[in-house]
Amino acid sequence: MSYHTITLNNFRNLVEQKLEFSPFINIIDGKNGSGKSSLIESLYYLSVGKSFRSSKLDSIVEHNASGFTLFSVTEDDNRHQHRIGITREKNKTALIKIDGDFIRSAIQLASITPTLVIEPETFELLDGGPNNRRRYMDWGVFHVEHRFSEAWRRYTKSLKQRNTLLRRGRIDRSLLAPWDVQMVTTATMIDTYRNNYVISLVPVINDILKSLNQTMDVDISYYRGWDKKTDYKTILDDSIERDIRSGFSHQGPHRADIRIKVNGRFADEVLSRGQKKILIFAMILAQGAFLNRLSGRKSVYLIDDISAELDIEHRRNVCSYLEKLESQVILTVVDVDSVLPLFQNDTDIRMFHVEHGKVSHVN
Ligand SMILES: Nc1ncnc2c1ncn2[C@@H]1O[C@H](COP(=O)(O)OP(=O)(O)OP(=O)(O)O)[C@@H](O)[C@H]1O
Repeated sequence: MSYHTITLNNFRNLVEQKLEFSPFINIIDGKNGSGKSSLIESLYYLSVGKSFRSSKLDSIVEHNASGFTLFSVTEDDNRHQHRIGITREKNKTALIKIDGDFIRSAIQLASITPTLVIEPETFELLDGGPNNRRRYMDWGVFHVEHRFSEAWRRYTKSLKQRNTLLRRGRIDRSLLAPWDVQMVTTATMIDTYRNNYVISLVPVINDILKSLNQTMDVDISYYRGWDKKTDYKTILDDSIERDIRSGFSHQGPHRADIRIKVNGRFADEVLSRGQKKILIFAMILAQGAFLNRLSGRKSVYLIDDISAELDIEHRRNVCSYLEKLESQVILTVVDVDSVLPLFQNDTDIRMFHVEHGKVSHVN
């Protein structure tokens, strides 16, 4: 898919904006604080109904406005156009429309717009907590395994009910039983989907690292959230006293994680910042490549501050990989000359310049 046009109103410092994108490479340049990340953030918001920077609505709505509006015309892989609109007023829930109809869950939005983002906080994938890595893994599982979101919805609902009961302290164990049954069924499904995804993704990451001229050999070990030798029913039964004392369920898919090794050593411990960035590029690009291989679908790549941490050689490798994808790439840079000469002359590149929240198309 690709974003054809977007119209923004009062999204951070972007007061009123209408832009038409290239289905291939789009370069957005501007000084620090001009509004480049806000533009990337607005596109991400259009793809999943939330921000990657803040969950606080007040920080997203333009300071003097009461709400924001985003509207896009997107083209799917069959070249059908869809109209997506999101309106969010302060103190109200977001209203999302696809092709004129209100949708109840942002899941519908996410499923039609596979969008991958690389922004400064994506570094947390290696160095941060397991939440980031679960989000990474689940982006892929969500798009390649259509039963995942329903299994996850049922699992988290049962987990919430179980935790509510646990917090009551002295409880009738029979009350927990139906939630435990539901958790066991759905946890097993989630575990299988995640495990299959990680196993399939690793060779794709290694292929991409090779095309980026890297000598890294990546291996990912997947932790399912409970001991791999014990079934989940036994885990829930055995940990009940501890769970009651703490008021929450200690183990399960909500505690899953992945550990990333490069050439046999943990990536977060041995790689330089530039090497980490390349690895993260490869990990994210692999998700789009794998989805494409499996279903023919094309993702949109949003890349905020592509040049940071990368020397010219790495930038050249990344840019030529992005060019070969023939997918929509929307990237930001402080200095356009740091990337523009790295693309071929015949690629459909559209350039935009941002200044004080005003985005203009550059010929
Ligand atoms: N809700 C808001 N209303 C108005 N302005 C805002 C809001 N939130 C952030 N800003 C301002 O918008 C400007 C643009 O921020 P943004 O992060 O998009 O800049 P940027 O071009 O990506 O900068 P950098 O290159 O430093 O990352 C900043 O000056 C920021 O303070």
